[in-house]
Amino acid sequence: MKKIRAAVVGYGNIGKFTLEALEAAPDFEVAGIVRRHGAENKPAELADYPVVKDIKELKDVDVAILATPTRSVEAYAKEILALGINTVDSFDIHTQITQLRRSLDETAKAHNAVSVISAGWDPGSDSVVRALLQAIAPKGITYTNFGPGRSMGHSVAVRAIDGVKDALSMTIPVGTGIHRRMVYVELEEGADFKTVEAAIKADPYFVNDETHVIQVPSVDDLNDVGHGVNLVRKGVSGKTHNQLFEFDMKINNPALTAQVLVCVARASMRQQPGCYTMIEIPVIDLLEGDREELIAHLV
Ligand SMILES: NC(=O)C1=CN([C@@H]2O[C@H](COP(=O)(O)OP(=O)(O)OC[C@H]3O[C@@H](n4cnc5c(N)ncnc54)[C@H](OP(=O)(O)O)[C@@H]3O)[C@@H](O)[C@H]2O)C=CC1
Ligand SMILES: N[C@@H](CCCC(=O)C(=O)O)C(=O)O
Repeated sequence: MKKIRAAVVGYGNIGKFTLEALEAAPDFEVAGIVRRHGAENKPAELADYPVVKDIKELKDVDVAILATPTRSVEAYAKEILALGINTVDSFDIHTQITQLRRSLDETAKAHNAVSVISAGWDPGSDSVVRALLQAIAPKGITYTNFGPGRSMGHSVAVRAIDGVKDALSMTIPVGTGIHRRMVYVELEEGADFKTVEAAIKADPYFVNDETHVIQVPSVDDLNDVGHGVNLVRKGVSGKTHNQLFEFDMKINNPALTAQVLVCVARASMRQQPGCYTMIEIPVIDLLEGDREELIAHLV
């Protein structure tokens, strides 16, 4: 069977684990890696792959896995969808997802392509769990409690602030879906801590949470990409109260995000043109293998 040819766009934390997940997937082949500086300083593990500045330099790409900062996703997706290539991403600014979906839906349909957005673990696989629990207990409350662990999205947002050399944003659960942000920053020489602290606290990623910013000499000395979630729903099935569900996981954040991106890249090949979030995609489309065998095994 013809393999799905995937390109990885952006080779940071998620990009590196995406390449590994593609190499481990039997139905994919790596078309190449797209980097801002192309093949300059090519890491040893990319020796066998084309590394280019522009996706147009790669051959026969079916799907582009966007492993770029969330705030760059829309621009990359629009450019790549316009070439008729599917895109998937893990865009994680929850309040802007419907807006991104509308925008990419138009581009995807205009170019006969598919885009799957917000497909990491949250938003992403947790969204599917939340949807399922709401279906089986339509009345009730779901609490999504993260961590403690490193939020990649929050850390990326801080790294983009002027004067920040490196950053680690730890998410600390304080209960009932409320989180405290502990942000460790390593500053460029001459940067003013108070200015950086104010910019972090004003960023939409942080503005609604209790946020503490701490200057450290080396972020690398603190870094741990472990994370996790405890997702609880208590609600009502039919007219019966007190149904209690719990989903719990402790994970390597970039490895899980990358694996979700790869399964969603597979699913993108099976959808009609347009833009989708994960809750809109049949779960079976995420899986590799014969449909009847999957049904026999999983149902
Ligand atoms: N939904 C979810 O569950 C999750 C979502 N995420 C999302 O993944 C995103 C990426 O995280 P992570 O891999 O840690 O980020 P990194 O900063 O490590 O990697 C991003 C890469 O994108 C490329 N890039 C392209 N444009 C830019 C730009 N303007 N500024 C900086 N880099 C750029 C760079 O690669 P190169 O130099 O090769 O061009 C860079 O290394 C996060 O923003 C986060 O929102 C992460 C985890 C979970
Ligand atoms: N989008 C997150 C993954 C979910 C956890 C989270 O949102 C958080 O720690 O705030 C990330 O970028 O790591």
